[in-house]
Amino acid sequence: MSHSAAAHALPHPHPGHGRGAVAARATGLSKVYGQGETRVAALDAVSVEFRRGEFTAIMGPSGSGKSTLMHCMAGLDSISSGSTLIGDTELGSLGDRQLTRLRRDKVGFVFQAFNLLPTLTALENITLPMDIAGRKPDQEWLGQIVTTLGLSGRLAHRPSQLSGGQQQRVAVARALTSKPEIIFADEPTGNLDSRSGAELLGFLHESVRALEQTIVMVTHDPVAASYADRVLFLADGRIVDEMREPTADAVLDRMKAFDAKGRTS
Ligand SMILES: Nc1ncnc2c1ncn2[C@@H]1O[C@H](COP(=O)(O)OP(=O)(O)OP(=O)(O)O)[C@@H](O)[C@H]1O
Repeated sequence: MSHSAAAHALPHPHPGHGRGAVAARATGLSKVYGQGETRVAALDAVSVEFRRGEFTAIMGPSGSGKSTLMHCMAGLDSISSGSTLIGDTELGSLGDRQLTRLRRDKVGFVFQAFNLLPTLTALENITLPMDIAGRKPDQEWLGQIVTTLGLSGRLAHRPSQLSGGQQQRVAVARALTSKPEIIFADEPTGNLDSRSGAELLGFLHESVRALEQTIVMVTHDPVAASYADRVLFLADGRIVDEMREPTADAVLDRMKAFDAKGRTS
């Protein structure tokens, strides 16, 4: 079956919220750590939208605010001013318990460490968050994810019986299974060799394309960024540039230009 046919055969994960709707948004988002001499403005009035069915890479020098932006958008860190939205929900309006529920139901996470439980099989790891939430995974959707991620023959394996790339794909499947509004990935290929990394990025790209997922990925790697639909460049807590349909060379050139500017200013 072609990829587009696969996408059409499945019900949309968020009926009434098609590709292009806003999955997450920050408006005038600022984040300040510390005070007085230790004060750091990690984010300075950032406004950005992440649209459904779009794969965004966030790049920028060390300390530019990439992780902070992701953590604030995902409701993992408080914000100093501005507002953040996941789907239709303003994060600032939620209490702790509601925020925990929103993260569980609407946000998927993929980190550099796979965070799989060693005693559970791949399938059990994939469905664990939904089991904890007392929800039943949609079997058709689960089947589509497992096929897309090439995990069909590995579901009964424990993490120790899987390669690093396969473990990371299990982590991606786990993030996709609850049909989150948005998936945040922090250097998801950081621990993988280049072939497994390329494979994983291909699968992320495919989940956006065929499964209409929304992915925001922090990376330092121009090749990884080239799998995204757009790249946002952060510097000193601000979005300073955006590139659509990036190639690794174009991303690298843009980063070099920033470095050169940094040295002369
Ligand atoms: N918990 C914290 N307390 C104080 N300062 C912090 C904290 N977390 C981050 N910062 C500061 O905020 C700024 C942005 O950090 P952040 O981790 O978002 O950058 P980054 O772009 O993700 O960096 P890297 O590429 O090195 O991971 C940095 O100056 C950092 O030192």
